[in-house]
Amino acid sequence: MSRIAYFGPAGTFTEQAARRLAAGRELVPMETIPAALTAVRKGEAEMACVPVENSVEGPVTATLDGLAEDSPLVAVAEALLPVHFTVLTRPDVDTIRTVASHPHALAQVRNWLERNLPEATAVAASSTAAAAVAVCDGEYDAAVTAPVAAQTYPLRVLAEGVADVPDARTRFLLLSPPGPQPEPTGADRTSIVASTANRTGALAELLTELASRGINLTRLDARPIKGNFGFYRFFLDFEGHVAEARVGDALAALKRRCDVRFLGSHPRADGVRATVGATATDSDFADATRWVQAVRNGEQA
Ligand SMILES: O=C(O)C(=O)C[C@]1(C(=O)O)C=C[C@@H](O)C=C1
Repeated sequence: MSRIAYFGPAGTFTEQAARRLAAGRELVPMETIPAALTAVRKGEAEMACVPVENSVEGPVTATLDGLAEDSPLVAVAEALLPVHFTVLTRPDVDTIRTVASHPHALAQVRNWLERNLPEATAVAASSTAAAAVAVCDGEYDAAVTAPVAAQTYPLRVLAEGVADVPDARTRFLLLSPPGPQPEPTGADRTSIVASTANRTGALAELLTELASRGINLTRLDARPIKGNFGFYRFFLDFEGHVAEARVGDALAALKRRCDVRFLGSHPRADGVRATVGATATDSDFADATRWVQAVRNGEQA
């Protein structure tokens, strides 16, 4: 059976996403996001499931940095999970002095903690489930976890449905080594990382290549190129599939301008169909290509 590495341990939100994206496969928990990616790069797992962005806290930087460096991986599927938390403690604890969780989770319950556990010190853990393990081990008094962790660990539920922002969501990717792309569906997302020269207008030029081909951007993040202060990589997600003419044409234009790493084209979890700019459909591109060929052949009408 194929192995899917996921950002664990058992009981993370990522485990739930992996169950949805890779049902029936063997799920292997990894302590960190880089470890999950490395398992795929070393051939120890076929694919990896990791979080990529949260609607409150934004990008999961370990995932972005891990995708920009080392051998390429591509996203073949995504899942979008609603995020509300359960606060767990040991049955023997009566005063909560420390509360641990993943930094993304702590940021999403900051107001709740101020109101309900004002005396408690928040401590960063490697994941929500790692915080639950640390509470079991007596390291901390409480953990902010995924609801499923209440079934995974022998802890007492202090609060449920905790979220400062209602309707918060996290998006997760299923990543594999480069290979055949999932078929286009009309509701796809393409992701790239682009490293431009540091000069006036370089980013604007990249964005114009997309805009002028009628491509709608869905995310733009910048991450520093480590060891080179002031230099950045840009992570771009946009609507459409590499198999579509406007996307292929835009990627070729970007490649001429800068260093581009393709991070995959896959169906969107929310099923939102791509808005295709006027004159940017596949048949518009095919007509234009035929016309150029006719000109070259001296056949222009
Ligand atoms: O720690 C977990 O449970 C995770 O799956 C990670 C993660 C994240 O990186 O954003 C996933 C969803 C929540 O937003 C909080 C934490």
